[in-house]
This record gives sequence, C-alpha cells and structure tokens, in this order.
Amino acid sequence: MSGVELEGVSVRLGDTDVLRDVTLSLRARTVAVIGENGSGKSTLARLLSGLAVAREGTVRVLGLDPARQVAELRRRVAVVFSNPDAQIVMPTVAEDVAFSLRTEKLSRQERSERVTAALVRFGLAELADRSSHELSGGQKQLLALCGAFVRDPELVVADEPTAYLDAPNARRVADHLLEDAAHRLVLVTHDLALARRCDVAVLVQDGSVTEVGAPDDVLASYEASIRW
Ligand SMILES: Nc1ncnc2c1ncn2[C@@H]1O[C@H](COP(=O)(O)OP(=O)(O)OP(=O)(O)O)[C@@H](O)[C@H]1O
Repeated sequence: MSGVELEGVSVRLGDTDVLRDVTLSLRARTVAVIGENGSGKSTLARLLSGLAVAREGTVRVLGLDPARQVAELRRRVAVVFSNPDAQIVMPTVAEDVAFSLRTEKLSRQERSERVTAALVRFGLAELADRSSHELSGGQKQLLALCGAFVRDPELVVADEPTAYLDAPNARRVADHLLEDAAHRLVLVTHDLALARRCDVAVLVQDGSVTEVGAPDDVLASYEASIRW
C-alpha cells in the first residue's frame, strides 16, 4: 500500500513560500514530523489532508491526489488538529461522533454500536449525552479523536493532538495513535519522546525537509541544530 509521496512540492501562503521543493516518500506506518515553530509542519499536514494546495509539484496520499480526489480522501484519511473546537459540530458528544459516520451506509444499530465502542475507547462513554461545547479543552480533543477514529481511517494525520491533554490522556491518545496497527499515522509534534516512538521521523526546517530517517538520528540532528 502506498503511503505519502511528494515530488518537488511547493506551497505558497500569502506572499511566502511556506514549503519549498519538498520531495518525500513515506512508507513507514508511523511518521513523526518535527521542527521549530513556523518551519512548515502544519502546512505539510494540511497539504496531506487536502486543506492546503501545492503551487508546484505532485502530492499523492494513499495513491490519491488530495486536491482532486477530495471525497475519497475524506473517506480514507482522518485529520486531527490541535484546536478541537474547529472539529466539533453537533450538540452532544454522542451525536458529534455519530456525525462522523453520516456518509457510511449503516443500520441504526450498527451506527449506535460503532459510536458506543469509540466513546468507550476514548474514555468518553460517561459523557455521551453531555453538551459537546461544554467539555473541557482536553475532553474536546478526545472527542475530536473519537470522531476521527470511529470511521476506521487508513491514515490519520494528527497535528499536535496531545497539546491540550493531561498526562494520562496524552498517554492514552498517544497509545491509540501509535499502537493501533489498523491505520498509518503522520504525527506533527513538539513532543520529542512521542516522536521517538514513531518508525520514522521527518525534520522540517524553514520550509524544507532536511532529514528523513530513524527517529534517534533525526532527533539528534534537530537537537544539534537548535540555537538556545
Ligand atoms: N494563512 C497563512 N498566510 C500566510 N502565511 C502563513 C499562513 N499560515 C501559516 N503561515 C506561515 O507559514 C509558516 C509555516 O507555518 P506552519 O503553521 O506550517 O508552521 P509549523 O511548523 O506548524 O509551526 P508551529 O510549530 O508553530 O505550529 C509560518 O511562517 C507561518 O507564519
């Protein structure tokens, strides 16, 4: 199965080339994307999710062109960003998770079972009937993850998914993302311990991908490059 293939990709936002001439072939199941603030990591995640468009070059995600095959991409790729408010749309927790299944042909019972299993998996079962907009920041992030995972995606693109979470929930989410072999993962993170748990790491510096390889090696280069 193909993963992520970028060839000579540039992305311009406003009058800035935020990504420049990025060529990347990712086949590993779990990939960490690391680098300094403003280096272009989120733009890379948005590119893979079809939310940013390449000005030049070719992008393939699971063999799909994110700019053209949007519906297929939405079906197979789940996206989790650090701000969960942007992803919560329905009044209650259970309704919000069910909303993620709206395009799947399921009986009422199948839908309900899938929602319940996902809520249990993310520790949200007791909050099922709560107002989704009254949750804490961390609970909202768990809900956003729940909505992403209930669709059984082939690839999860996650941008700082543990940013709002306390230590136990961060651990729980990291374990779901990293240890569930059912999906591939591209994980943008500043948490270097988390990056170390991935199969491969990608270092982004000033709009370019400067290193791809074993996390220990890439993290060593990153740490050596930081000017304190
Ligand atoms: N909509 C936009 N218009 C113009 N410039 C933008 C836009 N969005 C981001 N940028 C710029 O693009 C660059 C890369 O931003 P990006 O969010 O991809 O970085 P990042 O590596 O994810 O940073 P962080 O670690 O702080 O989240 C930054 O200089 C940012 O100011």
